Amino acid sequence: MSQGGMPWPGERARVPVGAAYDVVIGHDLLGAVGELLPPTAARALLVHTGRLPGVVAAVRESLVGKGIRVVDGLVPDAEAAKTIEVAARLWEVLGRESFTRTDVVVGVGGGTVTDLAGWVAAAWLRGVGFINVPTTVLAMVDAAVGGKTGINTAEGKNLVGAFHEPLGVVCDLDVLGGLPEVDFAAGMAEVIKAGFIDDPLILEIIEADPGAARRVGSQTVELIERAVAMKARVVSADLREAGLREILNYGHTLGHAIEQHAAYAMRHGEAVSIGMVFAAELAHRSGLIDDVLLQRHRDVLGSAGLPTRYADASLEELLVAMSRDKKTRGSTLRFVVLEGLAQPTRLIGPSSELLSAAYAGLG
Ligand SMILES: NC(=O)c1ccc[n+]([C@@H]2O[C@H](COP(=O)([O-])OP(=O)(O)OC[C@H]3O[C@@H](n4cnc5c(N)ncnc54)[C@H](O)[C@@H]3O)[C@@H](O)[C@H]2O)c1
Ligand SMILES: O=C(O)C(=O)C[C@@H](O)[C@H](O)[C@H](O)COP(=O)(O)O
Ligand SMILES: [Zn+2]
Repeated sequence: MSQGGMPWPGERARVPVGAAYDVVIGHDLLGAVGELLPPTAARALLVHTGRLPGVVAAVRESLVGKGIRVVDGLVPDAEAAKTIEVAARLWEVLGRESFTRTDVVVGVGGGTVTDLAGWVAAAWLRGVGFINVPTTVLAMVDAAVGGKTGINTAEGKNLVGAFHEPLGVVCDLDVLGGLPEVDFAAGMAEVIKAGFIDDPLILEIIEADPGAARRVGSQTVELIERAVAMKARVVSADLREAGLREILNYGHTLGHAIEQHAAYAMRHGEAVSIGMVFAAELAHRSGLIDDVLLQRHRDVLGSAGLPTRYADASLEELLVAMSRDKKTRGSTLRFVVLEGLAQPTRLIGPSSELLSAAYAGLG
């Protein structure tokens, strides 16, 4: 349920995701995470990597303060967390601790942790509540919001999962102070995505001050709020990706293939950055967008320090992974492309000549 009521101390923005829950953005918010617990909860599994002890301690204290038992679910860092083995270990813990349908899972970390924690909660007893405390820009603006949960398999990215909405999302901007610049920029790839598909003011903010896409500053809260608001609008209209939600996948068809090809050594946001330039090349070569909008992709993403080309694979190697993209129907690839700024559409079944030319166009 949307929390409504009085704003929390430190709250700078609150974005409702339909009537289901809110994304609260602000400072010094970790002590309020316990407010999101259902009154019936007796236990919480705290899923985290162990790399943010101060953040986790503050969340634990908030939960313990509500009189519940808190159990640690320590997981590997980054994409290594999103495996069936790690999920199974957490389900073992839930079983040993006799977690019931009124108990909850709390994910504290980047998008890999919130994707995993959400999936563990979605499948346990066929669905228990979970709370997201995202600690990267990417998780705040995208992964922790919208109810897509899941893990990878050897065959590809996010191939197993479920739509399962959180009870709430708490974005404490103070935790971003220690985020490496490369991870900050990787998160900004999804913010820039929001700019191209829906909210060009995001692009204007970054064009006026490219530093805003590289580190925490005076524009951070507005960029995060705008991206979250866009995602909230889209997922509350189409939670299960029947149509509209596909626009959030801009840049992901090639992006996910690159991540898998690179054995997850490349960050998600970096791969999506390359994927957006590829989608822009496809649109440009199909006569849907002009030179200016194509170049704008390279300029904005490049100014954030994000990659815009990939030289380590042939298109043929990447096509296998792209065939497993969730937007593919049968053997027909489907790409989200633009037919103008903030005008997303679909490119269905591009010819192999077009795909090759667009891939070569990446440079
Ligand atoms: N479910 C969705 O809708 C959705 C949307 C977008 C992305 N995703 C998924 O999110 C994942 C990427 O998320 P990510 O970019 O956050 O990666 P991540 O979770 O790997 O975090 C990136 C790195 O930042 C570190 N870190 C996290 N918080 C920190 C902090 N506050 N200070 C310092 N270091 C910190 C982590 O330990 C990790 O090494 C991918 O698996 C992607 O598929 C999911
Ligand atoms: O929320 C969505 O819908 C998205 O597509 C957001 C993406 O940024 C995100 O990376 C998502 O996990 C991709 O989903 P998938 O369905 O392609 O696995
Ligand atoms: Zn993404």
